[in-house]
Amino acid sequence: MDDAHKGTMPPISLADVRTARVTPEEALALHAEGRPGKLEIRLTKPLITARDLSLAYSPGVAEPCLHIARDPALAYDYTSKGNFVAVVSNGTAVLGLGNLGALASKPVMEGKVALFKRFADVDGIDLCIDTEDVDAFVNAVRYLGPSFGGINLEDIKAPECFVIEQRLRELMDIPVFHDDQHGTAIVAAAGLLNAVHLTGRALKDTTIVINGAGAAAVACAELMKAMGVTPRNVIMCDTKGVVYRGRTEGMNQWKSAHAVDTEARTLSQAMAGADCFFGLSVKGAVTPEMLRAMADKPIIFAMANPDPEITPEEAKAVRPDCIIATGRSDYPNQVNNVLGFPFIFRGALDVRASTINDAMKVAAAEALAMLAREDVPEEVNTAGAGAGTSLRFGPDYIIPNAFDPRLISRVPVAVARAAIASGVARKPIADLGKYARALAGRLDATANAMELITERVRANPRTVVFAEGEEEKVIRAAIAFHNSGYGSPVLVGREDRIRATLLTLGVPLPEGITIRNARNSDSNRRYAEYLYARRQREGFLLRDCQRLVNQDRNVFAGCMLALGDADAVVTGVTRSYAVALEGIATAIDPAPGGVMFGLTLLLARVSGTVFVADTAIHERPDAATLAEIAVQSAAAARRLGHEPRVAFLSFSTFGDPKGHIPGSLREAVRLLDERKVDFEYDGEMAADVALDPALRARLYPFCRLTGPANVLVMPGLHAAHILTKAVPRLTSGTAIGPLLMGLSRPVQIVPMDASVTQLLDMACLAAHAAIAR
Ligand SMILES: NC(=O)C1=CN([C@@H]2O[C@H](COP(=O)(O)OP(=O)(O)OC[C@H]3O[C@@H](n4cnc5c(N)ncnc54)[C@H](OP(=O)(O)O)[C@@H]3O)[C@@H](O)[C@H]2O)C=CC1
Ligand SMILES: CC(=O)C(=O)O
Ligand SMILES: [Mg+2]
Repeated sequence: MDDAHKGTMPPISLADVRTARVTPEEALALHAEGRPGKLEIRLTKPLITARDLSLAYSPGVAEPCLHIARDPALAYDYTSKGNFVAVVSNGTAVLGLGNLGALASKPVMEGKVALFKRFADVDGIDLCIDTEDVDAFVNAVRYLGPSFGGINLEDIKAPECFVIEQRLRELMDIPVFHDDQHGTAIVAAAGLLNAVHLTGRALKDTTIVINGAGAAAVACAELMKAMGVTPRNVIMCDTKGVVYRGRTEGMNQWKSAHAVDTEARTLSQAMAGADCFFGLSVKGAVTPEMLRAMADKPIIFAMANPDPEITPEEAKAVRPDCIIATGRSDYPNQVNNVLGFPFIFRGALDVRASTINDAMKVAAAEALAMLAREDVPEEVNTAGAGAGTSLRFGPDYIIPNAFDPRLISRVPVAVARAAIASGVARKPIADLGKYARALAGRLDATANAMELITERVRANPRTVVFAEGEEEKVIRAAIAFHNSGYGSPVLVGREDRIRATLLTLGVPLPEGITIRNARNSDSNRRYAEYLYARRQREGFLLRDCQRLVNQDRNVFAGCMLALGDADAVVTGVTRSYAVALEGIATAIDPAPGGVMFGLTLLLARVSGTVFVADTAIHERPDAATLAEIAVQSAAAARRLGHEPRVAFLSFSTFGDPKGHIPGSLREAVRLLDERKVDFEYDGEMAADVALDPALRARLYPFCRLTGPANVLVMPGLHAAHILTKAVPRLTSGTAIGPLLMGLSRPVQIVPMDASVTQLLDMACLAAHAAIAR
C-alpha cells in the first residue's frame, strides 16, 4: 500500500465489485409495468364529501386566491409551491446520448423527479419543452414560474444552457439551477477534495484535464478554480482537441474563458503528466495509453453517462495506483449529480432562498466531502461482511453512497446555513439543529433499509432456489437476481421447458444460473432418505418420500436447503400459500422455540411503514403465540430501521365497548410484562387508537405507547388478511410480504399473483436471511 493509502482499507478488487447490472429488457419492462412511467400525482387533502369539495374547490378556494393576490408570499402557505420543483429540459444533451429531443428526454426527467422525491421529499414535475429556440424556451419556463418553488434545468446542451440559465435567473425570483452544470460541479468538487487529500496533493498544484467543454465541463472548471485550483493548471478539450488560447474553430465565450497557453493540441498530449482527468464528454473518449502517461496516483473521474469515458476495469488494468470514479451506481465512487440536486433544493426551498449562489454550492461540496471522511454507520456499512470491502474513507470510497441516510440531514443544513449567511434566505431557520433532526424524518426508513439489504446481499451472494423454475416470471426473476449480483439462482424444473421459455423471451441462459430437474436429479436418493429418516414414524415409506421428492418441487427445494445444497428458497406462484408451506415444512422445521408466522410490511404514504402480523399462519393465535409474534415482529422492525411500538389490535380499546374481547390479547400484554422486553407495547386497542396518538391522549392517556403504533399484532388471520389486502388497494400503498418468520431455514413464499419484482425482492430477503444465519 502506498503512503497516501495508508490507514484505509485495501482497494476493492474490481473482480469483487458488487454489480447491479440491468439488461435493456429489464429497464424497458420496469418503465412499461403497471401505470407506465415513474410518476403520478396524489392528493394531500380529502376530496370525499360535498363539504370537502366546497373547502378545497369552489367556493372555499376563493379565500386563498384572494389572500395570495394581496400577498404573493402566502402562496408558500396555501399551495404546494414551496415544495414543488420543475425539472425542465428540451432534450438537447440527454445524458451523454446527445440531442434526443424533448419527448425522448422524458424518462430521464421523470427519473430526476423520482430522485427528488426519494432522496429529499421534494415534489416535482417534468416539463419537456419542445424547442431549441432560446427565447421560446426562456419564456415557457418564465411564465410557468408561479407554480414552482424552484427550477431544475436538465440536459440542455451548451452553450445555450448558459444563456438560458442566466436569463431565467435574472427574470425569476426562485432558484434556477442547471443541474448538469452546478450539481455535477458540486459533486465532482467533493470527490476531488477527497481524492486530492488521499493522494497527498494540494488543490492549487493539481493539474486537471477536462474532456468536454460543455455544460458540465465549464461549470466544473469554474467551481474547481473558485475552490482553489490554479487556472493555468486546467486544460479543457472538446471534439476539436485542446481549448488553447488563440484557437478559433468551434469556440464560444464560455470555452474562451478557460482557454490556456499550452503547446498541447490533442487530448493525449494534454494528459501527459496530468494529475487528474475529468471526463464530461462521451463513452470511450479516453484510451488506456492516455492514462499510462498520467502522473503517479492519477485521479480519474470518468463521468459520462450512461457509459464512462473509460471503465474502471480498463483504468485499473493500466493504472492500479489510480483513484477512479464514474457517474454510475454499479461501481465504487459514484460521482453523479444525484448526490447534489435533491439535497441542495431541499435546503434552498426550506429557507425560501431566492437563488442558489456560490456560497451554497461550496457549502454543499464541503458537506459531501466531509461526510465521506466520517465513519460509516453500521447500517450503511453493509459491505462489512465481505472481507476487505468495508466502506471506509479511501480510494474506493471518496464520496458518500447515494443511499446514505445521513445525506438528508447534512447537505440541506449546510446549504440552508450558507443561504442564511449570504443573505438570500427569505425565511431563515433559527434552530438548524432542530431542522436537521426534522429532515431525517422525511425519509422512509424501510426504503433505505431495503436498499441496504440489497447491498449486503450483493457483497455476500447466496445460492437461492427458485422452486417453480418453469414459470416465465420465475425465470425472469432468477435472471434479474443473477444480473443484480445477488448470487446464483437454481431453477427447479425441466430443462427443455425452461429453455423453450427462454427462447420465447429471447434471452440466453446466463452462466451462473443452474437448472435442477427434480425427477432425475442425482441427489434424489439422498433427499428421499433424509425425508424418510424424518417421517418414517409418521406412516411414510421410503417410496412415499421418493415420490414426494420427485413430484413436489417445494419438497425438493426444501431438501436442497436442508442438506446444504442451497442457502435459501423462494416459491409460491403456482400453489396456495398453505400448500407451498406444507411442501416446504415436509423438509424444514420451525426454528427451535420460535413461532412461525407471516409478517407483512404496509408501506403507506401518510404513516410510513407499518408491520402487520400474523398474516399467514395462525387463524386464532393464543396468548403465548401472540406474545412471541410481537417479540419477533419488533426485532424485524428494528432490523429495518424502525423503533417498534407494538399494538395488539381488537375491535375494542381497553375494555370499551364491552363485548367478547379476546382475552388472549390482554394475556399477551401480561406475558410481555413478565418477559421485560425492550420495546413499547400495549393493548388491546382499536386500530384508530393505535395509529392516532392525539386520540389516545384524549381518551386513554394511560396508554404506554409514545407515538403511532408501527407494529400491529392482529387478533386473528381474518382481520390480518383483510387489512393487508385492503390497504394497498384503498390507499395506493405497497405491501411487502407476508415474510415467513420463524422457520429454521430461509424460505419465502410469495403470493400467487406476485410480480417479477416481488419475486426478486423476496428472493433477496431470503438471501439476506441466509447471510444473517
Ligand atoms: N456524472 C454526472 O453527474 C454527470 C455527467 N454528465 C455527463 O457529461 C457529459 C456531457 O454532458 P453535458 O455537459 O450536459 O453536455 P453538453 O452537450 O453541454 O457538452 C458536451 C461536450 O462534450 C464534448 N464532446 C463530445 N464528444 C467528445 C469527444 N469525443 N471528445 C471530447 N469532447 C467531446 C462536446 O464537444 P464540442 O463542444 O466540441 O461539441 C461538448 O463540449 C455527458 O456524458 C453527461 O452524461 C453530465 C452531467 C452530470
Ligand atoms: C447525471 C446527469 O445528469 C447526466 O449524465 O446528464
Ligand atoms: Mg443531466
